[in-house]
Order: sequence, then structure tokens, then C-alpha cells
Amino acid sequence: MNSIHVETPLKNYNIHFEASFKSLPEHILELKKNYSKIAIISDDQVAPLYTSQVKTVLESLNVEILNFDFAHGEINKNYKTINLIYDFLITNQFDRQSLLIALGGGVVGDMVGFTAATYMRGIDFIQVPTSLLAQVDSSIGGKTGIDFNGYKNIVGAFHQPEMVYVNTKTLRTLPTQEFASGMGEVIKHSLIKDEAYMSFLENNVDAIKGLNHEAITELIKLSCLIKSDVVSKDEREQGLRATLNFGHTIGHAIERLMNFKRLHGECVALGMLAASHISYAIGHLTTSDMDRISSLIDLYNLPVKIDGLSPETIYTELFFDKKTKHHQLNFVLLKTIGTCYMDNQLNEKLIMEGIKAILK
Ligand SMILES: NC(=O)c1ccc[n+]([C@@H]2O[C@H](COP(=O)([O-])OP(=O)(O)OC[C@H]3O[C@@H](n4cnc5c(N)ncnc54)[C@H](O)[C@@H]3O)[C@@H](O)[C@H]2O)c1
Ligand SMILES: O=C(O)C(=O)C[C@@H](O)[C@H](O)[C@H](O)COP(=O)(O)O
Ligand SMILES: [Zn+2]
Repeated sequence: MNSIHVETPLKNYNIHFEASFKSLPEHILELKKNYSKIAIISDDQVAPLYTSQVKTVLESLNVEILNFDFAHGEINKNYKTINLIYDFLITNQFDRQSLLIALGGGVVGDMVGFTAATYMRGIDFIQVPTSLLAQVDSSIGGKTGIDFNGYKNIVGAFHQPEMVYVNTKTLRTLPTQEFASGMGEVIKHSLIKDEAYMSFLENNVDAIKGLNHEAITELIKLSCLIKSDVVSKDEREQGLRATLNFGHTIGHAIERLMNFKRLHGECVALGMLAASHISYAIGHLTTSDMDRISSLIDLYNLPVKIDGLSPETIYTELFFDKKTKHHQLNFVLLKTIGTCYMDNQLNEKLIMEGIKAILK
């Protein structure tokens, strides 16, 4: 399997799995779009590594290709950066037939996707994810957006890419801590959907961390299958898609309260542990399930505890979660390892218990 087909009401597209950028032009030609111009948009860490490689392979398309880079990191995932991208596109006369390529991690993908959703009321874009997190999660499904005053993804749009092109070799330059952050979303997929996937993660730690080609490709494909299946069934998060938010209610609150000094996947790991603890307190998970979950998180160098935050501050922050309905928190919990459900009836005491379980 070298590609996965994603079908949503907005768009059908493929996720291609490759070990170089070589096949990118041929997959762009398959779209049969006759693009007027292409912009490769990246951040200032990824661009020096990969922009010229991508530009070179795309020369065969005989289309004008420009590139634009912005300052990396979650702290720059905001409208100031979006303004810079709009300015670049307008100055260079990008039109409705132009194509944007998001080359980078989830921050680049979310912002280039949002630019594509809004520039001239919507133009095409392609995801070329280079971080583990983006290859297994953020490049798929069309959630695009930015943070505002630190509130995560509070401004955004659903806009599906024309294609996702995964070059697994880019993971070789990814910093170790960023790899661990991506593993947060991978572990999430296993916990909400597939107990056998969790066993695979437990049994292949060295191969996965060592970027063994077979192991890492298998992992990326398994996660992409889980994510694409969910978004195909519920593109706009009317129900099922909210399960992909497991660990994010508390995770997003911590991310904001820590001023983005902890990575997304690290905060999600803490949020998953808190939500698992609530599931345990309700009686769904056993002590050995809990040990298994925290051991796996620890094995992949993700945090199991955090200090410097009070439980009350975290609790107050939860009410900005996008799953909240009529001021009622809606948590994703585990029924067992590998199955999950939504619960909007949790009382404050239970939630506080979950939060306290991850505080040092
Ligand atoms: N849209 C979605 O469905 C979705 C899903 C999950 C997460 N997200 C969002 O994704 C973001 C996190 O994504 P991320 O972890 O990729 O963060 P990121 O984009 O900030 O990338 C992490 C860091 O690694 C660098 N980097 C990326 N690829 C590299 C490579 N191959 N070699 C060297 N350095 C590389 C980047 O420059 C950056 O400094 C968050 O904003 C999160 O909210 C969105
Ligand atoms: O694709 C989804 O749906 C997800 O929930 C994936 C999450 O990993 C991702 O972090 C997402 O951006 C969080 O959802 P949001 O609606 O709060 O942005
Ligand atoms: Zn996430």
C-alpha cells in the first residue's frame, strides 16, 4: 500500500507514502489542474533543509515556483504570520488557479491550509508534512487554523488538501523531542481505536525510535488509516471526529497555560493520562491498563507529570474547549484500551481527580 484514499463531502484525495520527493510532480500532474503558479511555504527551520530539493523536483512542471518562509513554532501560529503570507501572495499576484504547498510540521500545515481556505475565498493546497506529528495526524482531514491570544485553533476553517505527500525520510532531521511529540498523537490513535496497534508500539520501541524504515512506515500508515477513516465518516466533527480530540481538552489547556513552552504532543500525552485516570475512576480501566498507558507514554519520552500549574487554573481553562456545548464539558474517555466514547456528564470532582493525577 503506497497510498490511502480519503473521501469526504468536501473533497476526495490521496495520501502518498514515499521515501523521497521524486514522485511529487507526477502526483501533482495526476490532479489535472493546470496551476498558474506554485508557492512552497515553510518555516525557517524546515526551509533550509528541504525547500530547494522540492523546488528542484518541481521544475519539470514548467510552472513558476516561488517560496516563502516564516518564523517557526506554535508561538507564531497567529494572524501576524497569516498577514505576512497574504502579503507575499498578493505582491506576487497569486490567483485562484495557484497552488500552495505546505512544507513542514503541523504549524505550517494548519497555517498554509488556513491561508488556502481564505485567500480569494479558497484556493488549492497540498500538504507535504515533514514532522512525525504532521505525517500521522495534522496533514489529514482539513482542520486548518491559527491560535488567537493563545487560545488554540480558535480561528479556522475546514479546507481539505488536494493531496498529502509523505516523504518518510524527512524524519531523519527531526529533533528527538519533536519526534516524541508526534508519538503523542500516535499513542492517541492506538488508545482510542486499536489495542493491537498499542501492542505494536510496545513491542517495537527501539525500531520506531531508531527510525527503522519498515517500522516507521507501518506506524505512519496505521495512524493515517485510523485518522482518514474517522474524517471520512465525520468531516465536520458532528460526532465521531471529536474522538480524535482524546487528551486535547486538558492538553490544550496546559499548552496555553504553559505559553507553548511544552509541545503539543507532550500536552496531549498529559491530557490522555488525565482522561484515562477519569476512565479508571469511573470503573472502565483496570490498574494494569493504567500502568500500560503511562509506561507507553514514558517509553516514548513523553511526560507523565507536570509542575507549576494549579488544578483550579487548569479546570477553569477547560471551558474554552471546542467540544463544550452550552457551557457543558464534553470529554473523550476510554471504555477499554482501543475503544472510546464521549461523556458530557462528568462532575467537577471527577475532572479535578484526573487533573491532580498528572500534577507533580
Ligand atoms: N489540523 C490538525 O488536524 C492537527 C492535528 C494535530 C496537531 N495539529 C497542530 O499541529 C501543530 C504541531 O505540529 P508539529 O509538532 O509538527 O509542530 P511544528 O510544525 O512546530 O514542527 C515542530 C518543529 O520541528 C521542525 N521540523 C519539522 N519538520 C522537520 C524536519 N523534518 N527536520 C527538522 N525540523 C523539522 C519545525 O521547524 C518546528 O520547529 C500544533 O499547532 C497542533 O495544534 C493540527
Ligand atoms: O483532526 C481532528 O479532528 C483532531 O482532533 C486532531 C487533533 O490531534 C488536533 O490537535 C486538532 O487540531 C484538535 O482539534 P481542535 O478542533 O481543537 O483544533
Ligand atoms: Zn492534536
